[in-house]
Amino acid sequence: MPGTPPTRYAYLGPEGTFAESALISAVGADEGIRQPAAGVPAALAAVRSGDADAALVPLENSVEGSVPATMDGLADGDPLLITREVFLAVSFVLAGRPGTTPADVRSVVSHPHALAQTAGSLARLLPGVVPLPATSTAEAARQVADGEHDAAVCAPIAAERYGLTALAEDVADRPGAVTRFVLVAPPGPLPEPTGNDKTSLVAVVGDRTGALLDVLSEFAVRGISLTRIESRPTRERLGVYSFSLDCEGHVADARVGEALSGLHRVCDDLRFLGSYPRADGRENKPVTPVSTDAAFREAAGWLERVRAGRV
Ligand SMILES: O=C(O)C(=O)Cc1ccccc1
Repeated sequence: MPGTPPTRYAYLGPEGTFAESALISAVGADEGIRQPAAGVPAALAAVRSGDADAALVPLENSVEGSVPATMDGLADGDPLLITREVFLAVSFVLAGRPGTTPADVRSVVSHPHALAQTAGSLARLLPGVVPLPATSTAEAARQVADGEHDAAVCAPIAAERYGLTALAEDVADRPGAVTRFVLVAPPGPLPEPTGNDKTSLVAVVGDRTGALLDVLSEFAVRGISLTRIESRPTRERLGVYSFSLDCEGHVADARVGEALSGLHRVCDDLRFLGSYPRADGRENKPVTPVSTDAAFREAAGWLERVRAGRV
Protein backbone atom coordinates (compact mmCIF):
# COMPACT_ATOMS: atom_id res chain seq x y z
CA MET A 1 0.00 0.00 0.00
CA PRO A 2 1.50 3.39 -0.91
CA GLY A 3 2.38 5.54 2.12
CA THR A 4 1.27 9.18 2.54
CA PRO A 5 3.27 11.46 0.25
CA PRO A 6 5.73 13.79 2.04
CA THR A 7 4.42 17.27 2.88
CA ARG A 8 5.62 19.91 0.42
CA TYR A 9 6.66 23.11 2.23
CA ALA A 10 7.11 26.27 0.19
CA TYR A 11 9.21 28.98 1.83
CA LEU A 12 10.66 32.38 1.04
CA GLY A 13 13.79 31.28 -0.82
CA PRO A 14 16.31 30.69 -2.16
CA GLU A 15 18.17 28.30 0.18
CA GLY A 16 19.72 30.01 3.19
CA THR A 17 16.94 32.44 4.16
CA PHE A 18 15.81 32.97 7.72
CA ALA A 19 12.48 31.58 6.51
CA GLU A 20 14.21 28.29 5.70
CA SER A 21 15.80 28.23 9.18
CA ALA A 22 12.38 28.92 10.71
CA LEU A 23 10.85 26.08 8.67
CA ILE A 24 13.57 23.68 9.81
CA SER A 25 13.10 24.76 13.41
CA ALA A 26 9.32 24.21 13.10
CA VAL A 27 9.13 20.86 11.32
CA GLY A 28 12.67 19.42 11.48
CA ALA A 29 15.38 19.20 8.82
CA ASP A 30 14.33 15.75 7.57
CA GLU A 31 10.57 16.27 7.47
CA GLY A 32 8.81 16.69 4.09
CA ILE A 33 10.13 18.42 0.97
CA ARG A 34 11.30 22.05 1.09
CA GLN A 35 10.42 24.12 -1.99
CA PRO A 36 12.12 27.56 -2.18
CA ALA A 37 9.87 30.26 -3.69
CA ALA A 38 11.05 33.48 -5.36
CA GLY A 39 9.08 35.70 -2.96
CA VAL A 40 6.30 35.75 -0.39
CA PRO A 41 3.57 36.09 -3.10
CA ALA A 42 5.04 33.07 -4.93
CA ALA A 43 5.15 30.99 -1.71
CA LEU A 44 1.48 31.79 -0.99
CA ALA A 45 0.51 31.19 -4.64
CA ALA A 46 2.10 27.72 -4.47
CA VAL A 47 -0.25 26.80 -1.60
CA ARG A 48 -3.29 28.29 -3.34
CA SER A 49 -2.56 26.40 -6.56
CA GLY A 50 -1.88 23.11 -4.77
CA ASP A 51 1.81 23.06 -5.79
CA ALA A 52 2.69 23.11 -2.07
CA ASP A 53 0.86 21.84 1.02
CA ALA A 54 1.97 24.71 3.25
CA ALA A 55 4.17 27.82 3.13
CA LEU A 56 6.51 29.34 5.69
CA VAL A 57 6.66 33.14 5.38
CA PRO A 58 7.86 36.05 7.58
CA LEU A 59 5.01 38.04 9.19
CA GLU A 60 6.60 40.65 11.46
CA ASN A 61 9.82 41.69 13.11
CA SER A 62 10.47 43.14 16.56
CA VAL A 63 12.45 46.05 15.07
CA GLU A 64 10.84 46.83 11.72
CA GLY A 65 7.22 45.70 12.22
CA SER A 66 5.08 43.82 9.77
CA VAL A 67 6.05 42.35 6.39
CA PRO A 68 3.55 44.00 4.01
CA ALA A 69 3.78 41.25 1.35
CA THR A 70 2.65 38.68 3.91
CA MET A 71 -0.02 40.83 5.57
CA ASP A 72 -1.59 41.72 2.23
CA GLY A 73 -1.06 38.25 0.75
CA LEU A 74 -3.08 36.72 3.59
CA ALA A 75 -5.76 39.46 3.64
CA ASP A 76 -6.50 39.21 -0.11
CA GLY A 77 -7.03 36.33 -2.52
CA ASP A 78 -8.30 32.83 -1.78
CA PRO A 79 -8.43 32.17 1.97
CA LEU A 80 -5.46 30.56 3.71
CA LEU A 81 -5.11 29.54 7.36
CA ILE A 82 -2.20 30.08 9.73
CA THR A 83 -1.53 26.73 11.44
CA ARG A 84 1.71 27.55 13.33
CA GLU A 85 3.75 30.56 14.38
CA VAL A 86 7.53 30.36 14.71
CA PHE A 87 9.87 32.88 16.35
CA LEU A 88 13.47 33.14 15.25
CA ALA A 89 16.29 35.33 16.57
CA VAL A 90 17.97 36.85 13.52
CA SER A 91 21.62 37.82 13.33
CA PHE A 92 23.31 39.17 10.22
CA VAL A 93 26.71 39.22 8.59
CA LEU A 94 27.91 41.63 5.93
CA ALA A 95 29.19 39.25 3.28
CA GLY A 96 31.22 39.69 0.10
CA ARG A 97 33.11 37.58 -2.40
CA PRO A 98 36.40 36.24 -1.00
CA GLY A 99 39.08 38.95 -1.15
CA THR A 100 36.59 41.84 -0.93
CA THR A 101 37.31 44.50 1.71
CA PRO A 102 34.77 47.10 2.92
CA ALA A 103 36.65 49.74 0.88
CA ASP A 104 35.89 47.76 -2.35
CA VAL A 105 32.12 47.73 -1.76
CA ARG A 106 30.14 49.95 -4.15
CA SER A 107 26.73 48.26 -3.64
CA VAL A 108 25.08 46.46 -0.73
CA VAL A 109 21.88 44.49 -1.06
CA SER A 110 19.39 42.67 1.21
CA HIS A 111 15.77 42.14 2.21
CA PRO A 112 14.25 45.52 3.25
CA HIS A 113 13.77 44.25 6.83
CA ALA A 114 17.43 43.28 7.08
CA LEU A 115 18.47 46.67 5.68
CA ALA A 116 16.21 48.46 8.17
CA GLN A 117 17.71 46.52 11.08
CA THR A 118 21.28 47.31 10.01
CA ALA A 119 20.97 50.83 8.50
CA GLY A 120 23.12 52.53 11.15
CA SER A 121 25.82 49.84 11.08
CA LEU A 122 25.93 49.90 7.26
CA ALA A 123 26.30 53.68 7.22
CA ARG A 124 29.34 53.27 9.50
CA LEU A 125 30.86 50.25 7.73
CA LEU A 126 30.12 51.44 4.17
CA PRO A 127 29.83 55.25 4.21
CA GLY A 128 28.16 56.63 1.09
CA VAL A 129 26.96 53.24 -0.20
CA VAL A 130 23.20 53.24 -0.87
CA PRO A 131 21.55 49.96 0.23
CA LEU A 132 19.44 48.16 -2.39
CA PRO A 133 16.45 45.85 -1.79
CA ALA A 134 16.27 42.15 -2.66
CA THR A 135 13.41 39.66 -2.25
CA SER A 136 15.29 37.89 0.57
CA THR A 137 18.62 37.89 2.38
CA ALA A 138 19.70 34.68 0.62
CA GLU A 139 18.72 36.11 -2.78
CA ALA A 140 21.00 39.05 -1.90
CA ALA A 141 23.85 36.62 -1.14
CA ARG A 142 23.22 34.84 -4.44
CA GLN A 143 23.38 38.16 -6.33
CA VAL A 144 26.72 38.96 -4.70
CA ALA A 145 28.09 35.51 -5.55
CA ASP A 146 27.00 36.12 -9.18
CA GLY A 147 28.81 39.46 -9.24
CA GLU A 148 25.64 41.59 -9.53
CA HIS A 149 26.47 43.44 -6.29
CA ASP A 150 29.45 43.69 -3.95
CA ALA A 151 28.02 42.92 -0.50
CA ALA A 152 24.94 41.34 1.08
CA VAL A 153 23.40 41.49 4.54
CA CYS A 154 22.42 37.89 5.20
CA ALA A 155 22.48 34.97 7.63
CA PRO A 156 25.92 33.41 8.28
CA ILE A 157 24.52 30.20 6.75
CA ALA A 158 23.64 32.04 3.49
CA ALA A 159 27.16 33.51 3.24
CA GLU A 160 28.52 29.98 3.55
CA ARG A 161 25.98 28.52 1.11
CA TYR A 162 26.92 31.07 -1.63
CA GLY A 163 30.70 30.96 -1.02
CA LEU A 164 30.94 34.46 0.50
CA THR A 165 33.13 35.61 3.38
CA ALA A 166 32.11 37.88 6.25
CA LEU A 167 33.34 41.49 6.03
CA ALA A 168 31.64 42.11 9.39
CA GLU A 169 29.87 39.77 11.82
CA ASP A 170 26.91 40.36 14.12
CA VAL A 171 25.78 43.43 12.19
CA ALA A 172 22.73 44.90 13.94
CA ASP A 173 21.67 48.34 15.14
CA ARG A 174 19.72 46.74 17.98
CA PRO A 175 20.80 43.35 19.27
CA GLY A 176 18.17 40.69 20.01
CA ALA A 177 15.87 41.21 17.01
CA VAL A 178 13.25 38.49 16.67
CA THR A 179 11.21 37.68 13.58
CA ARG A 180 7.83 35.99 13.68
CA PHE A 181 7.11 33.57 10.84
CA VAL A 182 3.88 31.73 10.10
CA LEU A 183 3.13 28.41 8.47
CA VAL A 184 0.04 28.78 6.27
CA ALA A 185 -2.08 26.04 4.73
CA PRO A 186 -5.24 25.79 2.61
CA PRO A 187 -8.53 25.89 4.56
CA GLY A 188 -9.01 22.64 6.48
CA PRO A 189 -9.23 21.27 10.01
CA LEU A 190 -7.93 23.76 12.57
CA PRO A 191 -5.17 22.92 15.02
CA GLU A 192 -6.69 21.60 18.28
CA PRO A 193 -6.96 24.14 21.11
CA THR A 194 -4.01 23.85 23.50
CA GLY A 195 -5.13 26.30 26.19
CA ASN A 196 -2.46 28.77 25.05
CA ASP A 197 -3.49 29.78 21.52
CA LYS A 198 -3.75 32.83 19.34
CA THR A 199 -6.33 33.76 16.70
CA SER A 200 -5.59 36.02 13.70
CA LEU A 201 -8.16 38.11 11.86
CA VAL A 202 -8.51 40.85 9.27
CA ALA A 203 -11.47 43.17 9.93
CA VAL A 204 -12.66 45.68 7.34
CA VAL A 205 -14.79 48.41 8.90
CA GLY A 206 -16.92 51.10 7.29
CA ASP A 207 -15.87 54.74 7.26
CA ARG A 208 -17.99 55.76 10.26
CA THR A 209 -17.50 57.25 13.71
CA GLY A 210 -16.70 54.65 16.35
CA ALA A 211 -16.04 51.78 13.94
CA LEU A 212 -12.72 50.83 15.56
CA LEU A 213 -14.26 51.10 19.02
CA ASP A 214 -16.97 48.66 17.89
CA VAL A 215 -14.27 46.19 16.87
CA LEU A 216 -12.34 46.57 20.13
CA SER A 217 -15.53 46.29 22.23
CA GLU A 218 -16.25 42.80 20.90
CA PHE A 219 -12.98 41.66 22.50
CA ALA A 220 -13.09 43.82 25.64
CA VAL A 221 -16.56 42.78 26.79
CA ARG A 222 -15.58 39.13 26.57
CA GLY A 223 -12.28 39.50 28.42
CA ILE A 224 -10.09 38.79 25.36
CA SER A 225 -6.68 40.41 25.14
CA LEU A 226 -5.23 41.52 21.80
CA THR A 227 -1.57 40.75 21.11
CA ARG A 228 -1.28 42.82 17.89
CA ILE A 229 -3.38 45.33 15.97
CA GLU A 230 -2.40 47.43 13.00
CA SER A 231 -4.18 49.12 10.16
CA ARG A 232 -3.50 48.35 6.51
CA PRO A 233 -4.83 50.25 3.52
CA THR A 234 -7.52 48.29 1.68
CA ARG A 235 -6.06 49.81 -1.52
CA GLU A 236 -9.59 50.84 -2.61
CA ARG A 237 -9.11 54.52 -1.84
CA LEU A 238 -7.29 56.67 0.71
CA GLY A 239 -9.19 56.54 4.01
CA VAL A 240 -10.54 52.96 3.86
CA TYR A 241 -8.55 50.63 6.11
CA SER A 242 -8.60 47.11 7.37
CA PHE A 243 -7.39 46.08 10.83
CA SER A 244 -5.07 43.14 11.02
CA LEU A 245 -5.07 41.74 14.53
CA ASP A 246 -4.17 38.81 16.74
CA CYS A 247 -6.00 37.98 19.96
CA GLU A 248 -5.46 35.48 22.71
CA GLY A 249 -7.49 32.27 22.58
CA HIS A 250 -8.83 29.77 20.03
CA VAL A 251 -12.00 30.12 17.96
CA ALA A 252 -13.18 26.94 19.73
CA ASP A 253 -13.20 28.92 23.01
CA ALA A 254 -16.71 30.27 23.64
CA ARG A 255 -15.55 33.84 24.29
CA VAL A 256 -13.49 33.97 21.08
CA GLY A 257 -16.23 32.33 18.99
CA GLU A 258 -18.80 34.82 20.30
CA ALA A 259 -16.45 37.75 19.67
CA LEU A 260 -15.99 36.59 16.07
CA SER A 261 -19.77 36.31 15.59
CA GLY A 262 -20.11 39.85 16.95
CA LEU A 263 -17.35 41.11 14.64
CA HIS A 264 -19.00 39.39 11.70
CA ARG A 265 -22.09 41.51 12.42
CA VAL A 266 -20.32 44.85 12.92
CA CYS A 267 -17.60 44.61 10.22
CA ASP A 268 -18.08 45.14 6.50
CA ASP A 269 -15.85 42.11 6.04
CA LEU A 270 -14.17 39.74 8.48
CA ARG A 271 -11.52 37.24 7.44
CA PHE A 272 -10.57 34.47 9.86
CA LEU A 273 -6.85 33.70 9.43
CA GLY A 274 -6.56 30.85 11.90
CA SER A 275 -6.23 29.71 15.52
CA TYR A 276 -2.90 28.12 16.40
CA PRO A 277 -0.63 27.45 19.39
CA ARG A 278 1.06 30.51 20.86
CA ALA A 279 4.83 30.13 20.40
CA ASP A 280 6.38 33.36 21.69
CA GLY A 281 7.17 31.77 25.05
CA ARG A 282 4.44 33.77 26.81
CA GLU A 283 1.25 32.62 28.48
CA ASN A 284 -2.18 34.00 27.63
CA LYS A 285 -3.63 36.13 30.43
CA PRO A 286 -5.80 34.23 32.90
CA VAL A 287 -9.44 34.07 31.77
CA THR A 288 -11.69 35.86 34.24
CA PRO A 289 -14.49 33.71 35.75
CA VAL A 290 -17.18 35.51 33.71
CA SER A 291 -15.45 34.69 30.40
CA THR A 292 -14.81 30.95 30.77
CA ASP A 293 -16.50 28.35 28.54
CA ALA A 294 -18.45 27.21 31.62
CA ALA A 295 -19.77 30.75 32.21
CA PHE A 296 -20.90 31.00 28.56
CA ARG A 297 -22.58 27.56 28.79
CA GLU A 298 -24.36 28.49 31.98
CA ALA A 299 -25.58 31.76 30.46
CA ALA A 300 -26.85 29.98 27.31
CA GLY A 301 -28.75 27.51 29.50
CA TRP A 302 -30.27 30.34 31.48
CA LEU A 303 -31.42 32.10 28.29
CA GLU A 304 -32.94 28.89 26.98
CA ARG A 305 -34.93 28.51 30.19
CA VAL A 306 -36.08 32.14 30.04
CA ARG A 307 -37.22 31.76 26.44
CA ALA A 308 -39.14 28.63 27.39
CA GLY A 309 -40.94 30.61 30.08
CA ARG A 310 -39.19 28.68 32.89
CA VAL A 311 -38.24 31.77 34.86
O1 LIG B 1 15.10 37.24 3.73
C1 LIG B 1 15.03 36.35 4.60
O2 LIG B 1 15.96 35.59 4.90
C2 LIG B 1 13.78 36.19 5.33
O3 LIG B 1 13.44 35.13 5.77
C3 LIG B 1 12.99 37.45 5.60
C4 LIG B 1 13.66 38.18 6.71
C5 LIG B 1 14.51 39.24 6.44
C6 LIG B 1 15.11 39.91 7.50
C7 LIG B 1 14.90 39.53 8.79
C8 LIG B 1 14.06 38.45 9.04
C9 LIG B 1 13.44 37.79 8.01
